[in-house]
This record gives sequence, structure tokens and C-alpha cells, in this order.
Amino acid sequence: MEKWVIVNPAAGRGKVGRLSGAILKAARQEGAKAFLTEGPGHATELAQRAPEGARVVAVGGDGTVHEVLRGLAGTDKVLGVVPIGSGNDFARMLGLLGLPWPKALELALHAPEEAVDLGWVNGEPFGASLGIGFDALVAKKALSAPPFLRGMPRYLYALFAVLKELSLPEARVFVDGEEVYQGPLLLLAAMNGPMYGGGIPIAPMADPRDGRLSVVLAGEFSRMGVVLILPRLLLGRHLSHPRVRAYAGQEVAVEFAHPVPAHADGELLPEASLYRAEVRPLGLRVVGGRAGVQKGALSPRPAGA
Ligand SMILES: Nc1ncnc2c1ncn2[C@@H]1O[C@H](COP(=O)(O)OP(=O)(O)OP(=O)(O)O)[C@@H](O)[C@H]1O
Repeated sequence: MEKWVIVNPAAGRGKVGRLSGAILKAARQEGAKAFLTEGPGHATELAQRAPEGARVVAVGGDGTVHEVLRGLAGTDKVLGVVPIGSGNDFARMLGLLGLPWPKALELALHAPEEAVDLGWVNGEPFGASLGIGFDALVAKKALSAPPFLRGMPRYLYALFAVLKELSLPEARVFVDGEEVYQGPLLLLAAMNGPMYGGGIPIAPMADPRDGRLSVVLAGEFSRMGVVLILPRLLLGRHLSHPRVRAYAGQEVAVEFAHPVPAHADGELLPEASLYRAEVRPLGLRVVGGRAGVQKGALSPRPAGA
């Protein structure tokens, strides 16, 4: 079986770039073909070029994983991950955080594979998360934040800029063909894993092997309501809020009168007024943490050490 390692030097705020020489060398020593991405979209092209049945390892954060996933979803290629990004929610979903990179690479190249559910939305695959509405608006706003703002300050700038001009779209939401909500919508998350946004537990109950998407919907919220629910969201205690609803299903459709932003695994999607998401149960072959746990290979050391 061929093994390809795709390294995004821009991930982890430059950390992967600093480690890239050592990562490429280690991968080649293990008999893998190793590549540095040259820009956005390149990881998808590389993953598409890998032969059928190959194991393709993404080295970076959720953006890198998503790009590789776009290149291999629906094939029998196997996805491995070495999580060294600033957002690593897909790796977190697989139980892969907490390994120094050489160990994570060894696991990704040699551990047995397993299967997890695979999400699709409007023809685009997602591994951990689909977010429609507020969180995607914040991600979009962050793209135009002043360049000197990075990390959390950049996120907070975008958050408050979106809050300032908050206007909720009217939506209709269908789960497995049944209309479950009609009204103003702050956000809808259709989740395969429990977290998005770099560790925000939006759907603590999500299980990537249950054959369903966990849907969390926040309806009509005022600006102050958004600010007040944020601490509860960060603690995963938002589901009991009266304006928050949770569902699970194999198909989710969200209809708006106008296009509304959405993201898949944190990457902005083409804006649409209709999002149709579905899950392919155990439709993605991955190298996850379970095999490593069984072999005793996981340790509690910090990631990327
Ligand atoms: N060679 C490159 N130069 C610049 N950007 C690149 C390159 N290769 C890939 N990218 C882009 O880098 C982006 C960030 O990657 P990724 O999300 O994996 O890292 P991250 O540190 O987790 O970033 P984020 O803070 O966005 O979560 C991706 O959207 C990808 O398109």
C-alpha cells in the first residue's frame, strides 16, 4: 500500500513550516512519499493524485485535513492525521490529540485503519463539522480583520463586528424529511464530532460512529442573548437553553430566503440559500486513536512536542 504524507507549512501559525524539514525526512525514512503544499487547494490535488487504496496523511490543522478529505472522500483511500494546527477538531474527534508529532506520524503511517461516519453538504464532504449562520459569519468576518490581529483577538474582533450588525435570517429546518423548526435562526450545527472552532463543544453528544449527524440549532437570540450564552457554550452547557434545540438524523436540510454563509470543518463553503447535509455511515476510512489506544501507543504528553 502506498503512503503519502501531505505537509502544510502554513498550519499551526508557522509551526509546521519550522518542523517541515524533519517531518518530510521522517516520512521518507518510513517509505512514504512526502510533499509540502504550495498554497490553498494544493492538498486536495495531491490527495486526488494518490493511488486507490493509498494511505494519505494530512499534517496540519483542520483546514489541511479538510482539503485532503476533499481529495479522497468517496474513494477507498485512507485518511491519516498528524495534528499540528491551531484548530485540530477532526483529530480531537478521532482521539488523536496529545501525541508528539513523530509518534503521531508513526501511528498515521502504521496503525490499523478504522471507519467513521462521513458528512456531505451540497456536494462537499466534511469530517467533523458543518456550521451554518453565525459562526460562519464570524469566520468570514475574520478574513477581513486588520492583519495585525491574530488568534483570539482576531476572533473576538470578528465576533463583535458580526454582533454589531446582527440580523437573523428566517429559516426552515428539516431533519430526516420532517420540518422541525421555522423561524429566525442564529445558527445550526450539523456535527459528526462534538467540537468545532478549535475545541468549542457545540454538540457534546455527537458520536462519529453512530451513523447520524448531531444537530444543534439556536433560534431567535438578541445580541445580549448571544453574549450571555457564550460562556455556557464554552462549557458545553448550552443545550438546556430554551432557545437551543438538539436533534439527530441522517439528513438535514436548511432553507433560507437569501444566501447565508456556512463552513465545513472551519472552511467557508460557497454561500447558498439551501444546505442539504447527509451522513454516509462509516463512509470514511481513517487511522484514528482507537487502534493506538489498544496498542498502548497513546500517551498524555503535549501535542507537537
Ligand atoms: N503553502 C501554503 N501557504 C499558505 N497557505 C496554505 C499553504 N498550504 C495550505 N494552505 C492553507 O492554510 C490554511 C490553514 O491550514 P490549517 O487550517 O490546517 O492550519 P491551522 O493552523 O489549523 O489554521 P487555522 O487557524 O485556520 O485553523 C488552509 O486553509 C490551507 O488552504
